[in-house]
Amino acid sequence: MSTWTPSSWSSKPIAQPVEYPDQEHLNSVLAKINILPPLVTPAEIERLRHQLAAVQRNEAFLLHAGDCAESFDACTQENISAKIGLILSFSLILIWGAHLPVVRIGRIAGQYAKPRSKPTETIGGEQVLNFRGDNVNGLDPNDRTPDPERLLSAYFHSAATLNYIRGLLTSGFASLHHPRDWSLSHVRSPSIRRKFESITEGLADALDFSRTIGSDLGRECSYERGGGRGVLGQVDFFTSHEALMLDYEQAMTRKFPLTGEDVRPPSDGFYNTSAHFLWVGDRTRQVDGAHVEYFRGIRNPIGIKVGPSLGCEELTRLLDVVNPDKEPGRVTLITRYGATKVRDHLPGHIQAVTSSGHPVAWICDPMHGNTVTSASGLKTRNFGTIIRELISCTTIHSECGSRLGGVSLEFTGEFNEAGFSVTECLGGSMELSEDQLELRYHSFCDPRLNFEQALDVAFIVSNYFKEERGNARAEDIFKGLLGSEQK
Ligand SMILES: O=C[C@H](O)[C@H](O)COP(=O)(O)O
Ligand SMILES: C=C(OP(=O)(O)O)C(=O)O
Ligand SMILES: [Mn+2]
Repeated sequence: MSTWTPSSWSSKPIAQPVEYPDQEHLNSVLAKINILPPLVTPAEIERLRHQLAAVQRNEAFLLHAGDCAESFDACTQENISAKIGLILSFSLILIWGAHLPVVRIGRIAGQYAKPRSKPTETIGGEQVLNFRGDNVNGLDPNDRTPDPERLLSAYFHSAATLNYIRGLLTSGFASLHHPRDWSLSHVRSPSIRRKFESITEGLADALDFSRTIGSDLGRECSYERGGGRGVLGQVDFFTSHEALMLDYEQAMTRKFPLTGEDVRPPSDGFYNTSAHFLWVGDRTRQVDGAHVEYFRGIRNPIGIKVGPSLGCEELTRLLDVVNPDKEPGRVTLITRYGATKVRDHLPGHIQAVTSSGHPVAWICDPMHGNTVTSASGLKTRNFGTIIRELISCTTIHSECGSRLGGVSLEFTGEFNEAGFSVTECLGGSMELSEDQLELRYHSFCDPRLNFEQALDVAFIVSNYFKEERGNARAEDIFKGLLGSEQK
């Protein structure tokens, strides 16, 4: 295989390209980004690798969640704390049911660029470039020309977001003594509130709880290897985005000595310092393409979106390219087939990966294969369909001697000033109907679960794990759970 450099991707064919009218302008922006400080550190990145290796050994569960597309305007105190609050609440519910530590990775602090099904769309009879995310162009149809300054703005919005997240987490926001700070006060459903309160009230009595939550993946080893954080904070939180804009990712890629006590002899590695975890999308994961070339050289743990169009042999070739040494914690496969297609593809993919001997974490994204258009023309997803893909995934994994290691969700904890959450997905315990979709549809790209719907999912998954600990069979557990939850 040819030599990898942070720019070797540029000689390969690239999917979902963005064409800038002024290349010199782009280059000067990239040169500036290249000298700005890292947003995350190699030690944090290595720490996540170790935690994801624990997910692969079924000793932890991964929650990957956040917006489909972040926007610069939504970079506010309220939005950030609402998002982190929802992720913390969700993970607390999972920990309670699964008695496992939860590794939290937000789609946050950099999730700005979007791949699209089509490069253009027609608005008011005019053909315009599609919106590709705030770091590329504007949602306003008159602002669709890609502007390199947006990449710089993305860096600073990511930095501001991450700074506030770090501040929140090191000043007690994640404290289990005040879980109500995570904004549950807005939740109208008495049943969700009751269920959440019974978990938080029971916490003090849960004898093995403190051993399993947050940072306690092993106190006896170093910070990078997943050990305790001491005074640095109470829970770990990692950031992620789809590494779509390779010019930006290259500018944020820096060479550092490899960290950790097991690195002998000392050597260097290339870290993408824009986020802890990067994933390659279902539209850009071509084995011989530019994105995979970029991904194969970075040290960060990576995600690969796996959809129905990926063949079994292609999947194992991809794994050989991005993880030739079969290193634990390096690859997370995020499956997103759609509820009606998961049974056609997942068993073959599991079989292929198992025979290849590649260590992976299997994560279910029940969102991206289940997008439909409502009668009024809005992109939406049905809660029941989302749960069906999750159930099928869990069941198929247990049939194939494998195990679901986590979930990847698009959700938001945002509330408006009157305390109402968004209305983008149908169903859930609040029974959101088609005619309510237009009330508060704020997503710039895909429909997200709102606060209540996200907690509905958390309770279903958590209760599943609780029953499973009693040795019930996957399918039977869900049959019992769904009566009241699935709408
Ligand atoms: O988030 C995923 C994709 O960017 C999104 O589903 C594409 O949406 P589109 O089909 O509207 O282009
Ligand atoms: C673009 C996305 O997903 P996929 O690549 O799986 O379509 C996404 O996760 O927002
Ligand atoms: Mn999406």
